[in-house]
Amino acid sequence: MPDALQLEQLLIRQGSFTLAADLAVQSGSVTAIMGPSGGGKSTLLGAVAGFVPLERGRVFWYGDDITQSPPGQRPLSILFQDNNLFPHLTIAQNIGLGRSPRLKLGTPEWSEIDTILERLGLAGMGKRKPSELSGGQQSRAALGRVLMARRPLVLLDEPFAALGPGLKQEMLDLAISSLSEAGQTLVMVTHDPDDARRVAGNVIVVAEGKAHAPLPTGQALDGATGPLRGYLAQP
Ligand SMILES: Nc1ncnc2c1ncn2[C@@H]1O[C@H](COP(=O)(O)OP(=O)(O)OP(=O)(O)O)[C@@H](O)[C@H]1O
Repeated sequence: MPDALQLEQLLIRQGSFTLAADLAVQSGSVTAIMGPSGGGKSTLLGAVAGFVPLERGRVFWYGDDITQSPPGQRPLSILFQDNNLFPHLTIAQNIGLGRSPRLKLGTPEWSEIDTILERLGLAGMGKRKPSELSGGQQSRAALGRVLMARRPLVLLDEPFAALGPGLKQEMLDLAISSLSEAGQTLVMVTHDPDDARRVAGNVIVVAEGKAHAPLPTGQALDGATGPLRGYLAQP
């Protein structure tokens, strides 16, 4: 498979913290980012998204240099943990924002939103406000917006970590299956080796100032020799 995302000799500096990355992510793959707390996983996603400035290096998307593109013009969506819903808008409108920031949507788009609501188990809830949904349902709505956006690259920064373990797993599986169905390339931060084993083909290890090139998940997590050994051994 061709490379979708390429990070060429990136250097990120935030105060005394630095992170280097020189790696590529394959088209249509699911890649986990793992490593110790404070290692720079969120910072790396922020650099790809354009929120975190680069000291040097370039970001390519299918060979196009997007290093200077503002965040809104990059071909990606991000799902954060604090989910991203506007409290004064309905769930349907929140999902619609994925397609049009000013909610300029025609009948086909509103019926697309209905289809997404149905698919995410939120049928009939489109007119509710976020506060009228449970935490798990709000996560589904935030995922709905990403589905509606149809961007080819999706960055997941532990969006479901605050949900209980069962729901977290269910939501991650739903997110991965619904997003990868459309051929999207997914990059997700996780602390959970089981999540990585279940859904990710590769792991980018971020530790000690470096984001390493993706390794096959089994190899990265292998207890005896893998690069995450020290980190995974921690309680
Ligand atoms: N705006 C900032 N200015 C200075 N330093 C920052 C800034 N944002 C983050 N950092 C530092 O950058 C480093 C990486 O933080 P980051 O949040 O990317 O790590 P992480 O691997 O995602 O951690 P966690 O697993 O705890 O979420 C940390 O040392 C943090 O203190």
